[in-house]
Amino acid sequence: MHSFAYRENALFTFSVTTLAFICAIASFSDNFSNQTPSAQMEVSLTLNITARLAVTIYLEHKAEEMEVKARAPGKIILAGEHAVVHGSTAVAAAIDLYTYVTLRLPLQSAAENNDRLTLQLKDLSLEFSWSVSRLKEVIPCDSSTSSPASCSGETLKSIAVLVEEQNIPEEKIWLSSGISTFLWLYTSIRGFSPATVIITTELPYGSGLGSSAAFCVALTSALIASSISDKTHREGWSSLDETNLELLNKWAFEGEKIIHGKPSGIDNTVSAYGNMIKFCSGEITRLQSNMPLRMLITNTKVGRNTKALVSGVSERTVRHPDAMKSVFNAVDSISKELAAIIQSKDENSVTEKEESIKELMEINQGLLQSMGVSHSSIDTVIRTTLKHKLTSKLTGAGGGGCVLTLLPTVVSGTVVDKVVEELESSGFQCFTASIGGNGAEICF
Ligand SMILES: Nc1ncnc2c1ncn2[C@@H]1O[C@H](COP(=O)(O)OP(=O)(O)OP(=O)(O)O)[C@@H](O)[C@H]1O
Ligand SMILES: C[C@@](O)(CCO)CC(=O)[O-]
Ligand SMILES: [Mg+2]
Repeated sequence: MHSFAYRENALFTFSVTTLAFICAIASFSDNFSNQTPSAQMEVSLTLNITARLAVTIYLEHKAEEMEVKARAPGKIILAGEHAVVHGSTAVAAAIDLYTYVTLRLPLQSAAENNDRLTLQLKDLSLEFSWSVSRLKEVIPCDSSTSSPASCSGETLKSIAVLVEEQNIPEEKIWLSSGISTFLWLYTSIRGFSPATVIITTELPYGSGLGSSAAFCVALTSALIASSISDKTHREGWSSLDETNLELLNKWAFEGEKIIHGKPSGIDNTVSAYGNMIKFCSGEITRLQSNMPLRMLITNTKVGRNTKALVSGVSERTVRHPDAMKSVFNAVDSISKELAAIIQSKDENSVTEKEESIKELMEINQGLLQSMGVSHSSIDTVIRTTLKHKLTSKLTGAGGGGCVLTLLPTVVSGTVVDKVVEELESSGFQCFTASIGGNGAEICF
């Protein structure tokens, strides 16, 4: 339906431009040779520009496809990971590293000759493709629904068959859950229709910066945007309205369930809404930071899997419910205190606030250790930064992945350079990212 609207628009613009082009030739041709050289030049230029415009629009129309782009940011968790899955408060912020999705949908006539759904993971030089008829044959039809629903175990099994058929290289087998999620979200939101979906990302995969959530949010943003009726071309990125944000966040959460098993929803929520949020049992409070917050991010490059780490904490909780309850309560208090400090407008100097944040990060890291989600590589980062009186904690699911180091305002560039040099000489990768930026955005 919307594809038609796009085609009619293109045809209308094409006709008007062609008409203008013909009128221009008719009115100028008779007396063209009587004009001064500069007037002749002006006429030629006008004709040239009009002709180029007409050809561009014609080619766009000939392309017979509609393109929608979306992007969604990764995140850092300042306090509360894992405990948030068990009902504690957590604080997270979007970072300016994004996952990008380009969705290309063939228009009606081209769709008749193109029967495939293709997924391109550009950074990994991988392409997966299914015929729409094969998807229809394997995925139960009731999976296509207009409101977000969970993927049933039966549907997930059917999707796994389609993923297996793609013969993913063994060393990239960790992508399977992402590809299953892609098939589930695509067929649930757009049904069984052909398309090419191109994905690129600035986020390291499986490293605690929310690559899975950014993937789910960017994909659902593009899918939802493709059915928005107003596709007027706008320059640059624009955000979605509240209703669509809420809808895409619910879909992305369903996607995260396939990748994480039991997500709290904090990662997809901060990726969808951006900025900084306090999150507890699905309740979101947007935070307004009243102090500068600089963090160094160190990727230990130790691969791990959020699903396994989350289920490890749940198993420990089953074995020691009372002890773990106290741990989760302590984390809840840390996150609430941290949110209050960040938002506080009182006279306390930035240095005092930074001292408190430092201590809270230290206690939080200790509690994460007691949940069993730290790693020797994380300990190495903590020890290295502590030599320079800097405090670090893991971010995301832990078990390797990324570590945050608070960079107080008084810390000089020379110290930061020294720390980075030391960390990188141990084989880690350091970077800084701007904290608290935009959430999901689309572009037509
Ligand atoms: N751009 C992407 N394309 C396809 N799949 C992706 C993409 N990004 C993430 N994934 C999927 O998500 C998985 C990684 O998710 P996981 O939750 O383990 O790590 P993370 O989200 O980076 O870290 P955390 O959850 O701790 O923030 C990958 O193994 C892959 O299946
Ligand atoms: C480990 C965890 O708390 C954060 C992962 O970024 C899992 C979740 O909340 O879904
Ligand atoms: Mg994840």
